[in-house]
Amino acid sequence: MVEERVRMEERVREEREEAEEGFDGPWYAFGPVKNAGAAALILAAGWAVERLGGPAWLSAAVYLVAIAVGARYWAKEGWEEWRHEREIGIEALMAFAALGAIVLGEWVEAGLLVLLYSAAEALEEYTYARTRTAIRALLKLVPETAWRLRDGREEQVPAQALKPGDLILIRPGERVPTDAVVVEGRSSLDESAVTGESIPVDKGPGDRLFAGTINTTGALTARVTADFASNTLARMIHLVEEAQEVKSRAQRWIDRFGRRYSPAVLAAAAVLLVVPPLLGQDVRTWAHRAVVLLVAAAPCALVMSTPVATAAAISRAGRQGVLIKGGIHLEQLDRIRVVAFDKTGTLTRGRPQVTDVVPESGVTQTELLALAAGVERWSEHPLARAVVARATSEGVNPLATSGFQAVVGAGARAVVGDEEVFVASPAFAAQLGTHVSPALEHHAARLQEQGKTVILVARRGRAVGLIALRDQPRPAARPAVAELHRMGLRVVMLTGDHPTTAQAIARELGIDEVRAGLRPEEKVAAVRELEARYGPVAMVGDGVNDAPALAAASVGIAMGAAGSDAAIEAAGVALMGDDPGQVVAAMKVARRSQRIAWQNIVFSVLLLLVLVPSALLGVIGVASAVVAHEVSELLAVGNGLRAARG
Ligand SMILES: Nc1ncnc2c1ncn2[C@@H]1O[C@H](COP(=O)(O)OP(=O)(O)OP(=O)(O)O)[C@@H](O)[C@H]1O
Ligand SMILES: [Cu+]
Repeated sequence: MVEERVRMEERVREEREEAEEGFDGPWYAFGPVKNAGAAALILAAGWAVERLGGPAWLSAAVYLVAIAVGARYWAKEGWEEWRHEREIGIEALMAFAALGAIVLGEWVEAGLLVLLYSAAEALEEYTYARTRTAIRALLKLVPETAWRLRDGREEQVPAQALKPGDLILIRPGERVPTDAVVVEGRSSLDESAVTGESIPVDKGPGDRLFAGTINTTGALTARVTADFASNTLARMIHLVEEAQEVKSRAQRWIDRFGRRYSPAVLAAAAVLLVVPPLLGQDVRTWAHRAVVLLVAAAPCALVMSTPVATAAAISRAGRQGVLIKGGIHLEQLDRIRVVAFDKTGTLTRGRPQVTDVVPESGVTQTELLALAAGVERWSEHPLARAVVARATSEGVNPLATSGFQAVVGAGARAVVGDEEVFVASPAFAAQLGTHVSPALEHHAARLQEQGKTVILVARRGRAVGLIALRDQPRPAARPAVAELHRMGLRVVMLTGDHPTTAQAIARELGIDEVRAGLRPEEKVAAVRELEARYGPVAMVGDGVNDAPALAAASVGIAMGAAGSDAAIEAAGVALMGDDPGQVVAAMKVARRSQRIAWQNIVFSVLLLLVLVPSALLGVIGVASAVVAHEVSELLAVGNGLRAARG
């Protein structure tokens, strides 16, 4: 029975705390703030009674009430901490200090201590809660109502009522109410709310729409794919809020330090109370100093050094379409020396197009395309789809094939009649001992120097021609690489493509180093090797094909993560959009937040180094210790908020 009650109480306590953490109302409605306000009024009343010459017992009684009210929130917290975790925290230090001041008859000091502490605490909790919920502002981007199509008629319904499978109409200028897939119509969408990219994206049938994005030019009919609570925007907000809970390493260290430090301060105060009087010193003087020490040595500012900066940075990044999944990743990003990019789909668009079809003598272009498309039509690879698309656009019928087999990172093969045909990288063809004419090899080398990917089509062990494809670099890639260089980072490209092709593209983008011809599992080894040589590596990829490489890096950054849970899962940082510039944004937010966190740590440690000796020497009193202490804490919080700007 008793146990059950305890558990119930604990649940209630946790729920209350959670409710507070999620606070997003105005400051004066925040519970602890109201409480501190009430305590201030009562304290003022006590002081008035004293000033107006009221009886001492009356002013003492009023002060006592003020102290009780002011201490309500935090004293309970301190007590719970002791009861459940046997921990002496800052609250315990403050409670003992207040008690000591009361015993010494320093009523005003005791009241001031409790009041300032609860006011600073309330302000800080409020700021922290607001920072953590700032990301919810994004939800306001989702319209309240939507146009649902039923039996050819349209009806206005609350956006919350939409279910997967519903058909909706989105007119130009309207926002998308929830995730959906376009069924009819074409338009340009401003997706900056989700991806942070300001350039509108053209969409047509089959393309995905995200909640909160703006339909700019044309009317769209779309089929809902996710209800309100589970759409991309809602999940993004949830992820950001979760991420803010993930502590950085510095924060964990501070927490551990605090657990040992606070009891030590309490012990030191006890020593001050006992030892000097035993040596014949004045009891009152040293009791007073013990009280001052409790306040002066409390590590409030230190404790607040990183959480606000971290939460503010993660929120800020989230609003730009960059999901940083916890303080630890901010810390890691700050340490990065190398940024490794996967080539296809990351630095390039990932939509290769056939540029050249070069048959061997005696073979026609049509025959070559028919053969290649016959193999590739079974494949999901972007190169394969480009080959099939080219055949289709030229009206070439793919040959009938059977027994398709994909060789990961190398090519594909199938059987035509009784002959084996394969379409593969030149490296793989060489491995198979394929005969390639010198003319064709020469041609291949020339195309590769232009940054084109060359694949060979071979039949019965002889190359019958080659197909060259080109994947356009993303326009934002070059400026992003330049910016990363300016930040002092090394930029590396990892790819399964041919070294010559890769080099040509790397040159175009200004990339320092290329690792080409890598099979997917070799990318992991390449990341490890870069890490050993230069230091921590951030690996940027699509998060689907290269999940192992992302996991192997100090920080895995998945690009194009909107609508792909796997990509978000795989990485420490998920970029909702396809913009390599977001990597720069993530790095900048991380560096700024870490710089601010360290400023706070240094500042609060220096402050302790000044306040503690002052307390011991009796240079400061209770009131000045309290003021110095709380002001420094608020400075740390205010500084932390700057991580959301810049
Ligand atoms: N279906 C295929 N048809 C033709 N060639 C293929 C096929 N699959 C793989 N290849 C060859 O293998 C090479 C490496 O393929 P892989 O899928 O590992 O790299 P990628 O995804 O194209 O590039 P990146 O490593 O930059 O992401 C390709 O450049 C191509 O030459
Ligand atoms: Cu404090």
